[in-house]
Amino acid sequence: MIFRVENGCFGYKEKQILKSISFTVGDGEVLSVLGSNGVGKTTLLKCMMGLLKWNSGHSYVDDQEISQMKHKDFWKKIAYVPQAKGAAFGYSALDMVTLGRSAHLGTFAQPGKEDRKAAEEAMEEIGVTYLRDKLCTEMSGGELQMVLIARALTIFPSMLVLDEPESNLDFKNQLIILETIQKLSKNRGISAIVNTHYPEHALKISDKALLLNQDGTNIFGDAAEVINVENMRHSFSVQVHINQFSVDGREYRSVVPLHLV
Ligand SMILES: Nc1ncnc2c1ncn2[C@@H]1O[C@H](COP(=O)(O)OP(=O)(O)OP(=O)(O)O)[C@@H](O)[C@H]1O
Repeated sequence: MIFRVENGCFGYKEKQILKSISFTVGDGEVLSVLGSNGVGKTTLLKCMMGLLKWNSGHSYVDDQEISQMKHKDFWKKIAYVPQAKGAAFGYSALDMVTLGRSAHLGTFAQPGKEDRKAAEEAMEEIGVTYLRDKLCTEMSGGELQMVLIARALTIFPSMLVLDEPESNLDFKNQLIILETIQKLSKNRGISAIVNTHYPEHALKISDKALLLNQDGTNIFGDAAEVINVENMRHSFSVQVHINQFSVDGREYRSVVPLHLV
């Protein structure tokens, strides 16, 4: 599946937020969206999926403009994983994950055997079967985030859209989430669009990056080219040092904020 936005512009009432946004994400590609607080990253996710309407510009799935698609067909291809904070309800993990099947169910239909099976398989794939009977309200942020990703997988999506999936998580859980996204993209060809506050994470998992700047401009391209010292300085008003090194034959890059500019 190819997901594409062409010349998207959006504002809340008179306040212009997004200008001339254009990007393409292909099969198995990961796109990270970066930019300072309040610049419009969540708004962008909502606009590109049609939850908010672009003022001008369009989103396309395989060249079909998304407003021309049936809702159900769109939500069978694209799974949205919202921010985990505040998303907890008193469901068990298994019930929460089964809810992901709603795009496949009729309005009043109850989940059946097949839906439970899809939920159990998704939980196994993400490694959260052990949480099966635990209430979402009693989970840690990391556990809930993993459950929400499992829920998204129950529809066998072509693309995941994740809003700051690794925010509020400790080192280990951040790595688990990042490696899960990487594994799904590389092994299963599931593409991902990920909002993140961590340029380092974007460099680790992304093929492409979209950097939203406070002056309304944006930069889209290969992640390693977009996330450079000059662009970080312009977008965040922070001088960074980008360090490239290898450990046990694997390449890593760290992005260290040095000082404000
Ligand atoms: N429903 C709304 N009505 C009016 N303004 C809004 C609404 N939602 C968000 N905004 C404003 O639009 C701007 C972009 O918000 P958005 O949540 O998209 O930013 P963000 O980049 O995701 O921020 P953060 O990194 O802090 O999560 C902000 O100035 C915000 O206050």
